Amino acid sequence: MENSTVKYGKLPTVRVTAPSGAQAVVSLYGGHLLSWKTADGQERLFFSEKSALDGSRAIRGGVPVIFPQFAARGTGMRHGFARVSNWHLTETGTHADAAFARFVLTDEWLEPEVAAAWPHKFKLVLDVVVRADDIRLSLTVHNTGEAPFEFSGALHTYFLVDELGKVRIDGVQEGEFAITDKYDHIYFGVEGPLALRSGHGTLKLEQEGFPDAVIWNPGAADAAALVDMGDEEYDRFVCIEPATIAPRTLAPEESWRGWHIITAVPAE
Ligand SMILES: O=P(O)(O)OC[C@H]1O[C@H](O)[C@H](O)[C@@H](O)[C@@H]1O
Repeated sequence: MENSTVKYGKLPTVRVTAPSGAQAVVSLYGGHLLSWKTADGQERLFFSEKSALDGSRAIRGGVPVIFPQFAARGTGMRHGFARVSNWHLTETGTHADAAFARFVLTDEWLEPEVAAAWPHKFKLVLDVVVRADDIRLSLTVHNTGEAPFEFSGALHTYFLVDELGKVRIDGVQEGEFAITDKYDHIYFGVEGPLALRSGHGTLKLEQEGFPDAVIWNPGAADAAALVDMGDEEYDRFVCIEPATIAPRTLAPEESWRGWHIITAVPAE
């Protein structure tokens, strides 16, 4: 099936469709995966009904790319500038059973004030590969300058669930657990794979390159305070985010790459 360019609100996006019908929609603003449907037509990602869709602020839902700073752990923009910058599509196509697309962000395309605040030469590459029951996201960071820089990064994945109280997460240090209210925890050095069980079935979450995983849900009170999230929406997602939290130094011409591979596990 053809890959195509579509609009999501005012955001230009790219839709890739695998021969099985599985689909991903990626916004150029943020290099941000907005929707992922497996071949059975099931949407797997949460997207807030109150999310901005005009590029005026970060998108709430899907998979924000976090770079070069995680949350407020640094002096720069919260969660970095990648999620609020305009990326370019450089490749798209289908190959055998997969559809793929490549998105790139370099320092040359940053808003001047953003580039001034983080004056390093870099190239970020986000690869998205969709097959019937899985999606592979990879984030590559290249240092294209002549001086080293430090960064943190994450793929801040918002998984759609039917009811937070029924969610079970497995694979981090504490074994299987449930989330009943606000939850915000960084697991350093996860071994993986993780599993997310909800009324929408089980997803296997594998990560490579990213040493850490962040698990987040704002709970009812914090969700109500977020302008871009409906009061009840906290009940419909959990974020499980492969991350590299401790600042990582990249020398000139060096690259780092992290993967997130998400697979829908068939019901037994
Ligand atoms: O509201 P945002 O800037 O998108 O951040 C959303 C969340 O991201 C991460 O999961 C952090 O661990 C949380 O502390 C944070 O609240």
